[in-house]
Amino acid sequence: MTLGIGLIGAGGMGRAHLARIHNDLAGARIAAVADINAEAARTAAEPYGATVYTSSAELIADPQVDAVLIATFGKVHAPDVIACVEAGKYVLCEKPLATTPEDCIAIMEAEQKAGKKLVTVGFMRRFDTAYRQMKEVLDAGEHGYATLVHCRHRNPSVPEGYTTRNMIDDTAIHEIDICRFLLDEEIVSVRVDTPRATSRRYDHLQDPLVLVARTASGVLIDDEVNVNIQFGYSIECELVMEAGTVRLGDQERVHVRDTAGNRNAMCQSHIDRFQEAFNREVQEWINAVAADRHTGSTSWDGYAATCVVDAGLASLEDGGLQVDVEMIAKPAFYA
Ligand SMILES: NC(=O)C1=CN([C@@H]2O[C@H](COP(=O)(O)OP(=O)(O)OC[C@H]3O[C@@H](n4cnc5c(N)ncnc54)[C@H](O)[C@@H]3O)[C@@H](O)[C@H]2O)C=CC1
Ligand SMILES: O=C1[C@@H](O)[C@H](O)[C@@H](O)[C@H](O)[C@H]1O
Repeated sequence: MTLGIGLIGAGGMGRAHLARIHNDLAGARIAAVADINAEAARTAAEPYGATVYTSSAELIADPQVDAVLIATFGKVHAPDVIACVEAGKYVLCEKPLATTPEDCIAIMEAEQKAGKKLVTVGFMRRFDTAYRQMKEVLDAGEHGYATLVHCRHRNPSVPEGYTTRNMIDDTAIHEIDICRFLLDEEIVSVRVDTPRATSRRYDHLQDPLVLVARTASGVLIDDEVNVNIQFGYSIECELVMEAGTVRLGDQERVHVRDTAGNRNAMCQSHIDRFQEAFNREVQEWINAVAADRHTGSTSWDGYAATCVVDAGLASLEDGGLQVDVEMIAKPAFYA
């Protein structure tokens, strides 16, 4: 069976997903595209002969659409995710699942009412080969338990509309999720430190910042978020255990040696760095939907990440105080 995929949100990420489904993946076709911007929807749908909508409700109701991919702005994800769940359709929603814990709770309630896990959050790093290998090394237990995780999330630059809040809810949310994934436990408190700002930023930005988080068992996570680093898209992660460390390897594709020196080519964007992970994420989702089962991160994972983001934002507002993460008890449905 070839699945009919409907995309809501035909911006950069949505169009990248369409291209991968059409060019690189198997088992699905693009059935429909919706965007509040009619021209964006039309342009994105045209190469695939997909139906064009300006209303997400119409796309979700389309019988040609077996499953839905949401790549709109985070703050408008929740109503469309809930509509998909109520229509009994699997949905892969780009991060963040929603921008408030309340919206995430509404999604979890809808899903529990449907009696089936239908929602996957687009935390694509969980599909990255190197992060998976890091988790395997930790889980094997040979080096003892984890004590620290050092993360660095560096982007070459960000557009003027990107805010300091986005450094946590849009950027650091990836480390928040991947650390929960690696360590298999919740983050219970967060502090955000604000070092000397780089002159390479727009004036309104507090860049870089460092998020310091602690998990339930006491593992300390530090995450340098540095989004105008100029030289490339650089993601680093080192997990420290009692008797060993494991870290992501170099992300460079080629190594050049010439009269200018001995150097690596750097990734320049998330698409560049995580192309393989994105492909695996969407392919595994297509395979799972075809087999009528859930895959990847759950609504609970989306909720937990949003709660940590909220604590981080509160710390930022409070001048860097440590803030406890507030969460509801985990429903048995997500155990
Ligand atoms: N996993 C990752 O590394 C990345 C994930 N993202 C996520 O993907 C999502 C989209 O990001 P971008 O593509 O960069 O944004 P974008 O701004 O390029 O595109 C968003 C699109 O959604 C449309 N839209 C907004 N509200 C809508 C609504 N209610 N109904 C229908 N269409 C609507 C806009 O018109 C626009 O075309 C965000 O959640 C973002 O966080 C983005 C970049 C990387
Ligand atoms: O998700 C992403 C963007 O939305 C975000 O703005 C970037 O900072 C991240 O590196 C990228 O992976």
